Amino acid sequence: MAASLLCRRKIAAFTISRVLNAYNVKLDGLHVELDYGGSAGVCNRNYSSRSAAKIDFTDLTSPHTWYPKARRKIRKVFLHVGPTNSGKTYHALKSLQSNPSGIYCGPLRLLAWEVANRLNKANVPCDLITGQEVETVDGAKHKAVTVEMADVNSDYSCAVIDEIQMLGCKTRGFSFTRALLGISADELHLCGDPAAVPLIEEILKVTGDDVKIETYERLLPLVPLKKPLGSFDNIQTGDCIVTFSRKQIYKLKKKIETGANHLCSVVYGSLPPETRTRQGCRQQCSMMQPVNLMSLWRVMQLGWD
Ligand SMILES: Nc1ncnc2c1ncn2[C@@H]1O[C@H](COP(=O)(O)OP(=O)(O)OP(=O)(O)O)[C@@H](O)[C@H]1O
Repeated sequence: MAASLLCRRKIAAFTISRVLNAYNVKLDGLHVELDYGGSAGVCNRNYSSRSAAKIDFTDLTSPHTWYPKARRKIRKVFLHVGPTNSGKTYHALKSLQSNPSGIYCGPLRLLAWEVANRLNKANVPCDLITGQEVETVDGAKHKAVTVEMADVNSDYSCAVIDEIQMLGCKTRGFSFTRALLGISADELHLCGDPAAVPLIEEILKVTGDDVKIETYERLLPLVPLKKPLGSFDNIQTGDCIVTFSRKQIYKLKKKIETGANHLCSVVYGSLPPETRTRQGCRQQCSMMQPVNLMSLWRVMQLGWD
């Protein structure tokens, strides 16, 4: 007999546990997903008839055991670490693309959208699944998702978790941990900051996975200017200006287009991915809010009032 239960509250899980234990219920393949009020799928547990007799749903001390599908494999974990724009994701995506099935998990809808787009363009059908949309493609065996939507119930030959250092994020870290422990893939590629290596190694000690660290260096150096830019007159084609509010972005765009006589694209978080890509492609002079700078743009030190 197989059953699937989704418990919305801890108390519900606890009650079910007591009822099952009291009646000594034996269920083969019982699948329980606990949800503590946030996104669905905080953890999964599968129980065989032998273990179902005594289940303590409130024991959260061994999270790696919540994902039996992933634990059945010795995953080959590649930890791609290095500075930004050093090609970590590029190499991980190459593996994703060349594997018969796979999943990409990123922190942003834009990143998931870009990966889905890239794979579909390369004739690798890829679904896009984010909190806002589900776009399925006929015959897709690949998925690009935001990390909260990571699928821990299927088998993949390859998986990529981007910006893995977000494990340490107070609000979203649990989704990265869930993906790290729970994705069942033969190859798991983790891309991120070297500072996260000790924590990831510690977490993966209990899973028995085979971990390999690949270190990257930037192909092009990032060189700060020796003195402040000083004036908008000194802006050159291809420069990127970072500021921290949408209002400021549009104020600067106007200033640059009138004063410095450049065509200026804008990029910020709430622009739809398609628009962001179109704006980015203009590559004349751009202002962006996110910290991710594309290597072809020169980073400037700007003083503004
Ligand atoms: N070997 C390569 N050949 C061609 N393009 C590359 C190569 N390595 C990186 N790139 C390109 O450089 C850009 C930055 O690479 P990538 O996104 O992989 O960097 P990253 O280290 O993952 O950066 P971040 O830490 O910001 O995520 C991308 O547009 C990528 O396609």
